[in-house]
Amino acid sequence: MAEEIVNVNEFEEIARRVLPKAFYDFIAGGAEDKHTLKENVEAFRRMTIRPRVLVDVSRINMSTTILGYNVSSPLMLAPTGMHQLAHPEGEVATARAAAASKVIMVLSYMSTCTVEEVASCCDAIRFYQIYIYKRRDIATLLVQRAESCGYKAIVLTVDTPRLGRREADMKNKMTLPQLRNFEGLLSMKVASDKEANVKAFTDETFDASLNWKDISWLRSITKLPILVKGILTAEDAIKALEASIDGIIVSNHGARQLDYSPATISVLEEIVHAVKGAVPVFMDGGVRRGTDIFKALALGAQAVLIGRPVIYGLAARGEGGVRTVIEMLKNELELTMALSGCPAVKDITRHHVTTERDRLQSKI
Ligand SMILES: Cc1cc2nc3c(=O)[nH]c(=O)nc-3n(C[C@H](O)[C@H](O)[C@H](O)COP(=O)(O)O)c2cc1C
Ligand SMILES: CCCCC(=O)C(=O)O
Repeated sequence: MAEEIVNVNEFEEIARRVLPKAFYDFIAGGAEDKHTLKENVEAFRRMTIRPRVLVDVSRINMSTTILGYNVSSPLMLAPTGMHQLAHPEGEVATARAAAASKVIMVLSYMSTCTVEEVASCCDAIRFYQIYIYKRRDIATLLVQRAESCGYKAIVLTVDTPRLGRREADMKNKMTLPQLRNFEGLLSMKVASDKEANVKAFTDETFDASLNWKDISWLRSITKLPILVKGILTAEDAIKALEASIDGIIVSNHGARQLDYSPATISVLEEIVHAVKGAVPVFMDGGVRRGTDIFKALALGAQAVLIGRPVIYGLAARGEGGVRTVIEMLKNELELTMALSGCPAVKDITRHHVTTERDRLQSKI
């Protein structure tokens, strides 16, 4: 009989047992000292919830809209590369789980299944994440392919001019498979290395000259809304608004890029204040509980994105595992809303949480 799993964290241990070490380490890993990796989770724990009582919570409604699309709850699946490292069905299984749970999936530019396969396997609402390679023609082509098979938004990841230093991958000599989206366009093998070493490939291929001016180039190749993923400061949030982007994802890339960047939940509010409601703000990094989703919403996020737990669920139990991860987080959020006196997402306010900063300020 399958082991009873009661929260999403428990999928990690199963994933660790079933995956080759190099794959598990790649997924679980963070940059350098992994300070930010721990902080992404710990910073949520330093926040508390201020529950309100004697509110009618006999019905809880978690549904919301994201860029105008109706979804069952304020959570999305973060773009994470190479789902076939976790399970042979890869992103197709993940998309089917997203469709079953009526949440949005963001497909990674580094996906193992093609944009067309993921589009045709089910009716999930899908966004498409992109990196910009020096070969810009590849982004142009992939964005057109995604647009023509019904992806609803482009998520431009802006925190990866080069790859962060992930020491486990160096030790394991982690290599990339040939990604089928790029077949005939680009080889994953790099000139400097006989193998498709993750860091060597990224540093050779990604365009480190990408800058704010390039957003207008991206605009010129797509009609889809553009979200920028990887904003951690109010200054950059304002720049993103000046570049007329359609949404911001506060993210430190799951702590895989710049170590000692702040925990995302700790900078969310600064960015929400800078954006002043002009565009939706989303966040990811360290979301492992329904209470975490509640806290992010209370600080002004419209929804959160879930990274590693989805891949662990996929590794452990395929499509059903991803569905379980989503449903567990939804159930926990629903309970949190009931116990905090918030029958609907719009009822979750800044008054429902206490942050570390609130506590420090109250001592002054
Ligand atoms: C294995 C793995 C692969 C990832 N690949 C991508 C990617 O291709 N593009 C991207 O924008 N972010 C990528 N990310 C970052 C996630 O989108 C997200 O920001 C992060 O995982 C959120 O943190 P969490 O894992 O703590 O939920 C990846 C993260 C992981 C763990
Ligand atoms: C080569 C990049 C892989 C995907 C990615 O963005 C990540 O691992 O964080």
